[in-house]
Amino acid sequence: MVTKLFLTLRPHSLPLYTLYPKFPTLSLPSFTTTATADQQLPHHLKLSSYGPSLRKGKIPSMPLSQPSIQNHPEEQPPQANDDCLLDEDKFVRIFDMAALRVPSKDCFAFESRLRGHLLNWPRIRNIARVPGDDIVDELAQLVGNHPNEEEDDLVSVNRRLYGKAEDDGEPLSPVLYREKLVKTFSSRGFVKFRNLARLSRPKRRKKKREEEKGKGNAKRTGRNELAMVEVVEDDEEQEGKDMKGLLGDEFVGKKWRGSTRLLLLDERYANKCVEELPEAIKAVLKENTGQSMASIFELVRCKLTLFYGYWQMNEILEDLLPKGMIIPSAFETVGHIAHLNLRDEHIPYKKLIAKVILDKNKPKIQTVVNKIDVIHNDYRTMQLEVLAGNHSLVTTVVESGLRFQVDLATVYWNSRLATERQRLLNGFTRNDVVCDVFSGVGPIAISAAKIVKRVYANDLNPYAIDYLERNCVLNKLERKIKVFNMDGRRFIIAMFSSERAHSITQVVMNLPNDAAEFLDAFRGVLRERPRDEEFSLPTIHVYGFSKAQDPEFDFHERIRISLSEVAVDVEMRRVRLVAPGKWMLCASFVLPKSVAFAKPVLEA
Ligand SMILES: C[S@@+](CC[C@H](N)C(=O)[O-])C[C@H]1O[C@@H](n2cnc3c(N)ncnc32)[C@H](O)[C@@H]1O
Repeated sequence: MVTKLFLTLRPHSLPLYTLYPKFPTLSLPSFTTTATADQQLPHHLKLSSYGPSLRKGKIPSMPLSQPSIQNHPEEQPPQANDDCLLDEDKFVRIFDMAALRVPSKDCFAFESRLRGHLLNWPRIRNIARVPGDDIVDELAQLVGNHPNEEEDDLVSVNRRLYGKAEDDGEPLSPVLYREKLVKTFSSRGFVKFRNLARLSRPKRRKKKREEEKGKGNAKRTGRNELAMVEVVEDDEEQEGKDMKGLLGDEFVGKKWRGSTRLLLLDERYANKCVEELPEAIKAVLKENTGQSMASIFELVRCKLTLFYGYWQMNEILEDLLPKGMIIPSAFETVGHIAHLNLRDEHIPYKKLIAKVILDKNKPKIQTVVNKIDVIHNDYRTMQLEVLAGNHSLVTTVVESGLRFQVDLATVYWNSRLATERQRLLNGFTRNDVVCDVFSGVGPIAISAAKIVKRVYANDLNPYAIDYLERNCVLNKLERKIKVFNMDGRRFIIAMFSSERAHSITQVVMNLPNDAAEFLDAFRGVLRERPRDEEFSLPTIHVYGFSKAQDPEFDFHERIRISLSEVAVDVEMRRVRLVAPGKWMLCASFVLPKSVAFAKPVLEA
């Protein structure tokens, strides 16, 4: 039922009349609401919770052909990983709302003035559209927008043309009734039959827009639909119902109102009547009526339906997973791939979790994978299981304005090292020549090539080398980078025993587990050269992990053992904590002369 509020020009009184003091209980057209999601909640929670929640609102019961979802998911243990996947209908919630129907031209002004009393729910506009709330401006001007005047006009036209108006005599026979419709159309034209007006105006773009608006929803687009607002009408308002077959669903059958919008009121006013609204709202409406004779406001009862698309990822997962289970909300992204590291307890729900992550992060995320084993191969590639989305593990990552193609099935990539890479690159200048001993697909080598004179990049993994070469071309840096595919130790020896040795100023060794163990390759790399030759020794940046109490000391010791010398002036940095108590470190130091000219341990 609609409670109407006609405001007139009397400045300090509020001539409201309410047809009904409270909204009646109503049945809903598409769903019938049978259960309230918070029925099971303790009293204090019901009162304190504000805003949309899957634990509030009404859960619609589905048509008989579909399984009932009346119970709260908590009561039904979620299905583990069978292929039935997620039932999105379980996340539909219906909320009773009250709204003010206001003239569309004034809706923004009212929205800002009544903001504190409006719904203000995230991702829901306070101004809602419903079917038939718009008419074209020319028509509004033609007839004015006072409903009573309109009715009077129609009666007088009828009396003049036919000697009587609708209510003057017997009810019309179906034939006469139809004839009357035709005549009414002739006299009132598109004003009365807005559906026909739309059909008859073939301005294509406008028509398309109208159709979209005509859906009357906050946002509603197929499976991604978020929310829908519907006005709940009472039986007495259905007098035009029988005409809907002829004139379309949007025909309300009552007075023409002009273009209107709904202002969704704070959820606390959902079942309130006009008298119970706060004085502040009444004051704003009264004030406005003072300016415009034609202003008409209605307090209408509506229902707001929130769909699966509305809820955030953590809200869905919280509802879906057993009570008390940690919600897996964090994941790493590599291009279009979301990369999870699920705990054992999540494994039975891995496909459901992946589906929610995919749905809630589209279109950026197209594939969800889970790491199924710790990295223990030489190439540092991960064992991944595709849980949702497309099965392509080839993706493109953009880092610091550069593009890197990677195939997560065959090469290593870690987006979390982006900041560290940037820090390292900040220390390079255009006079540098860089050796990247474990370059992977080139995030350091290619980024360095933008800054420095020359880069020598190496990796043992032939797939990584393939992508490294592609990425050099992709970023138009192939002329500055020379690519090698060999073991890191041999690469170091080969580079420093060649003529290039003179020019190399920086060496990057990013193989965290055991890069330090490759430092022995530097022993004696310059032994063939005269000791008094002018030679600037390169700075080595070597990465490692340590779980020790004093990680810096521990890492320093490993470097000393590998070099068989104590490196002096070592700049040691903690890069990040990779696991509780386990640090990733970076040690930077100039290659000691005594090491470079020492007796070699390996021959190239
Ligand atoms: C941790 S990844 C680092 C890659 C790159 N620096 C990055 O940040 O993405 C280590 C790389 O070293 C390569 N690698 C492993 N053992 C190697 C070896 N003995 N010699 C050369 N490269 C090796 C792996 O194939 C892998 O690409």
